Amino acid sequence: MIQQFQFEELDLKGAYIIKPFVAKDERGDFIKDYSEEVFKENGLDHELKEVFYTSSEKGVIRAIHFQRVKEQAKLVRCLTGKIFDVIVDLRKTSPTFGKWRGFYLSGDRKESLYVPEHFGHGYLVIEPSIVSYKCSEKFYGDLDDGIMWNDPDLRISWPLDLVDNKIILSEKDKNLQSLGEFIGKITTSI
Ligand SMILES: Cc1cn([C@H]2C[C@H](O)[C@@H](COP(=O)(O)OP(=O)(O)O[C@H]3O[C@@H](C)C(=O)[C@@H](O)[C@H]3O)O2)c(=O)[nH]c1=O
Repeated sequence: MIQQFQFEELDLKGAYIIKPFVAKDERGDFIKDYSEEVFKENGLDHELKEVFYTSSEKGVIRAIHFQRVKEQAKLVRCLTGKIFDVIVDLRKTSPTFGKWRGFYLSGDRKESLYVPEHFGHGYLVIEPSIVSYKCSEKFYGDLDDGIMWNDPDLRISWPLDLVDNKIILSEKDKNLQSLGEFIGKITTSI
């Protein structure tokens, strides 16, 4: 069985759910989740600068992160386990500015989420998971930024019942700004 790449653009323009190429046979799966050429054919000029992985326990929330100035587009895939992945449109001129969308990503479904530049990104870990990121810009620690996971304006409906309401946050993520504070600091024209 062969499944070709499939790209579905979301209503937050520029963001996509992407089904990878999968060749399944009696040995298991062959999965290709990035091809510069195929991405270009589908309108995504995604230059690859860094790839990294996180492993997380059930209940971990990695909050709504982004990188200022040196904006990073990210192709995010849950390799094993299951997560509830959230993107937030932080482009102040966008009709969907300040809107969030959530998607279940899992090792079984194999889909990637394409997170464009000027978006926030975070997730809740439903089952112990390994998540991969293919980034269009390298990491700059001093430009690393984020918004609190439980922001009162964003009102993200995290499925906390699936983790028995027990969450694990980094010290950094316990002290992030609100969306309102972030908006007060926006200087870009995008
Ligand atoms: C993200 C990142 C972190 N680091 C370092 C900084 C720190 O010492 C350690 C852990 O970093 P953090 O606590 O920021 O990791 P984490 O909270 O997992 O941050 C990630 O969250 C998700 C939601 C994203 O979208 C990612 O882009 C990234 O922001 O790794 C790098 O060296 N390179 C990187 O690209």
